[in-house]
Amino acid sequence: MVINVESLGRRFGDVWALKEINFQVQAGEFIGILGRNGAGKTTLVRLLTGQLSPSEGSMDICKHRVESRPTALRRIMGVMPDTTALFDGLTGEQYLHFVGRIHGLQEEVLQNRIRELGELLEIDFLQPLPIVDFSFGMKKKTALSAALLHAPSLLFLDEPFEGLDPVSSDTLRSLLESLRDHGTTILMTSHLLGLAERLCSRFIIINQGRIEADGSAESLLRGNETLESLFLRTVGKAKAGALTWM
Ligand SMILES: Nc1ncnc2c1ncn2[C@@H]1O[C@H](COP(=O)(O)OP(=O)(O)OP(=O)(O)O)[C@@H](O)[C@H]1O
Repeated sequence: MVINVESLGRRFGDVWALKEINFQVQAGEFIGILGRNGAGKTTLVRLLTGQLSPSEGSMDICKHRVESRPTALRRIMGVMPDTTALFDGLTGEQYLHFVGRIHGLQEEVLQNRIRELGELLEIDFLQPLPIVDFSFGMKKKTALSAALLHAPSLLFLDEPFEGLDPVSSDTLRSLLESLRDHGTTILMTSHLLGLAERLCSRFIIINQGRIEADGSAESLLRGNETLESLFLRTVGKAKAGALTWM
């Protein structure tokens, strides 16, 4: 077992963003964490990656308690956060270099990986442009590259497709398929249900801070149901989109 989460809860003030979260993840699973805006997906990723501490319950990754932030976990985990809070004053290459050195990568290996990531994602990390002047999609690609540099076996991706153009999005899909096929364990939040359906082996649907559904497509979908109809059935239907003054 790679991840074991028991009775996990996180409160902000009086509001529980997550409550009574229980699940286990086995090596090689590709889990889609789904839910409406504000459901608690990013909070879950931030908890599991040690960016937030829980209000209750426990989280273990590879038998390490996440809150103790062991170095062993930093080595095996790659994290692409939903925000693109990078070091704004650095160029892409300087930032990735910094991240790679933290992971102890040798200079030549690091240079080769930065070049290969740039070629695959079609972004020139070497250009003398500070990250603050990157487009949103460029920042996402930089964050993704930083998450992959040290070849992690466990990946957390928060809305990785958000802001990517259709070509880059398809490249990322293909890259994730390849990582999945090579046994990387992946937890990904996404609102793109078609992509999630294509990529993930299992879905965890969170609604108002609680897990409403957890299982494979085969175990959750009824008959010819799509992931989108399962999602709507689980968390509620859309409203008619009309405004009284227009
Ligand atoms: N630092 C914080 N302080 C107060 N409330 C917070 C904080 N972080 C998250 N929340 C609240 O926790 C709840 C879950 O937020 P979260 O960002 O996890 O949702 P999400 O499922 O990722 O949503 P989205 O799909 O819109 O990104 C929301 O009600 C949010 O307002």
